[in-house]
Amino acid sequence: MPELMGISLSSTQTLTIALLPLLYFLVLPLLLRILTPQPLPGIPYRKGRQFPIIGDGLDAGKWLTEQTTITQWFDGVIQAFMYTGPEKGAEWGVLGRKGGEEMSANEMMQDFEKDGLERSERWEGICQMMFGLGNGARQVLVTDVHEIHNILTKRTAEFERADVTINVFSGILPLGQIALKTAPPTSAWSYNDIKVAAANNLVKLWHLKTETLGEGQFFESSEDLMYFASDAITDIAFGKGYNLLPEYIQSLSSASPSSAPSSNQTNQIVEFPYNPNAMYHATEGLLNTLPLFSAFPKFSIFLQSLQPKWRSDKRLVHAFIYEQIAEARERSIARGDERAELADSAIDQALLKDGTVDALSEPELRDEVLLFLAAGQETTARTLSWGMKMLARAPDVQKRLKKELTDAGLLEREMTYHDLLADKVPYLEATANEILRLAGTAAGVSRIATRDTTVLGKHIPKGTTLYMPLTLMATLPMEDLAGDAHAVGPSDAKWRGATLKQFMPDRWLDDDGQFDASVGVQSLPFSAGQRGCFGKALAILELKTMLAKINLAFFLDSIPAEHDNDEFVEFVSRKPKLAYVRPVPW
Ligand code: HEM
Repeated sequence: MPELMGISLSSTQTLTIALLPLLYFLVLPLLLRILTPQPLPGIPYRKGRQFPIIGDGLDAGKWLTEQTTITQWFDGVIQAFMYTGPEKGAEWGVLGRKGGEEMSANEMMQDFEKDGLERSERWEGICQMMFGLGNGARQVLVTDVHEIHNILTKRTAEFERADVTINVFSGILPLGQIALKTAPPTSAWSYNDIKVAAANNLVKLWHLKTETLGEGQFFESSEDLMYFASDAITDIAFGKGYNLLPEYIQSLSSASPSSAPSSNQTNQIVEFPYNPNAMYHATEGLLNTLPLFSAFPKFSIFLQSLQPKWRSDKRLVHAFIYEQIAEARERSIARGDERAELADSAIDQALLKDGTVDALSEPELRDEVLLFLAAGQETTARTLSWGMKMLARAPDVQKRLKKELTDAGLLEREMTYHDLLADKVPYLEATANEILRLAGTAAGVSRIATRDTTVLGKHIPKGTTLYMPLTLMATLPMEDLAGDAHAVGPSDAKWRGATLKQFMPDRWLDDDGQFDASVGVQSLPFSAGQRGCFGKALAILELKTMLAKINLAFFLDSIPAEHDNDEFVEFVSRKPKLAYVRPVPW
């Protein structure tokens, strides 16, 4: 029997020892190479990817510990390559060091807030990062506006909904459109109705609140705007809102003087306690578990599904939706031939016998309607929260808007869908579009390559994920974003350089004061094309309705600087950390 250092070995042990060098020098490096994503040739990448297997993950993790968000990290990497060139860009953000100096993530990001930065001559509108295992972990980041329009609207056979998005939504709404690869549209829902009830309720609530505000006092607005968006979208989806604002108004009106909010001068922030109903809690409870920032979304949802609370929230929400579908079926039968004209909720419309949606099964219908809430509630509310901040900082915009709406006669009578069309109230349309441009509601969108192809002349293998930074694009000069000199933006000075970071509804108006959508090519808050936002028309209508109602009722007074900044937390959309309002009746 062979011996090693005096120990006798069996033949299996001898073989294992003989194979160890092979394992160490050949198999392990090969495995590591297969697992570590390899950069695509010709596309700049960060040196951070030198970490085996996790690639850029370690740096991104460090970045996140400073409480910035992963999409800001993406924006930072893009700007590093764009403004400092490939060599320095590759160094940027490597574990907090830049050019050998220690820097915090926030300090690094501030580099790009400066005006007058010069685009690197070698920026080609494209860079890449690598997160996780294998080449499937490669993310290519594209900023050229024309190429992005092409990818989203024309090259849909080559680029479809990315797995990263599907994995996030499939745990909660596996049959919802957002969790499906590109397929023929399943729905034929349309909106041309205006829902003013929820908007009127928010104005009523704020009137009640302002009555108790003392000099210089203000209150938090983002939850109120969530209740508005929730009431509006549930009304649109089911024809029956969650009724949060009416309940809130009722609870405030009936509050005894002792439980009313205090209005003492030392406390500027006034709180109005309210506990929304069980349906809202259950829906929020469920939607808040979307694994948006998880490295393993399916596993995260599996863990969630073991929680009794998650299961009971899901049961409650599903039961409510099935109940609404059953009621809608009864309404549909009762309406008979007239049903098309009378159907005004999404469920009602979905049940119409118009050939396309009739084929939806009950669970498909359930997930489509739940998707309304997942995609249409937080997005609308957060956009409005940003809108309140922008307006409070721009008194002239508020005054001009008030004049336009008053001249249109909307102070005297209830507004209709037609009153809010762009040609009737162009400044309102411009203000809504400007808020959408700057709110950064959706930081970016992803697509996956369905075949080997090229983007900006670079080879993109099948299975590569593309990320398009919508929010960043909306605030950088077109020529900086472009892959080459071909992409020039509108020649108008209002769409150039430093002004792009400012709130200027005027930029959307032509010389005759008419709204001109064609100028905002780099502003794609709803993405674009077949898989762009399904609720875009509805969302714009909701925003315009709410902005008009608030503006006609209140002047939004400015909030002291220490209670107003641009910091945000990110979930489905970017929510301002500080969202105080001080509405003052005109
Ligand atoms: C300000 C409000 C909103 C913003 C900024 C917004 C933005 C977006 C964005 C960026 C996408 C991704 C599109 C893509 O991957 O290319 C999307 C998808 C979607 N949105 Fe919205 N959205 C808003 C409101 C709404 C509303 C009110 C609804 C209500 C129905 C809605 C329903 C959807 C649906 C169903 C999808 C998935 C479409 C598909 O998979 O084909 N959104 N939205």
